[in-house]
Amino acid sequence: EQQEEDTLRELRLFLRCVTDRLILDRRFKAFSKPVDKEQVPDYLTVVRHPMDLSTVLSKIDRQKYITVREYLHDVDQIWENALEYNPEDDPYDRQIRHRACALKDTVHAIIKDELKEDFERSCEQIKETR
Ligand SMILES: O=C(C1CCC1)N1C[C@@H]2C[C@H]3C[C@@H](O)[C@@H](O)[C@]2(C1)O3
Repeated sequence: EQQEEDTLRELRLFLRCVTDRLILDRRFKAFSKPVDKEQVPDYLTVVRHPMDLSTVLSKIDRQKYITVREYLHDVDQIWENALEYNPEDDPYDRQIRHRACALKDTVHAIIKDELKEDFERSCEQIKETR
């Protein structure tokens, strides 16, 4: 009913606010758009579930996330993919992995600091009833 739609609208506003801050952070530029499959032909053989911050924004607007947990599952996919595809002991891969770890720690710290437990519980409750 309307209260549920109000809750999900507030969830989308919160998730856009978090995602916009990640996209604005220069450290996370490499994560902001899908990896170009033409430039990196073996990417899809290594990374089974590609994800990036522009795709996350699109999913927010298409109302794909009912809970913060579902959102975090996609953002975690971004940095996990980067660690998996860029494992070499060379300066480029090491920089990507450092930034992937920063993305992980940043998004989890924002959620811990800014998400009220009761709000996530309300979202999880809505998810159960659907
Ligand atoms: O994994 C990534 C992105 C970094 C986080 C997502 N890429 C895979 C390619 C390997 C490496 C060098 C370039 O070939 C460039 O295309 C990529 C992009 O970086």
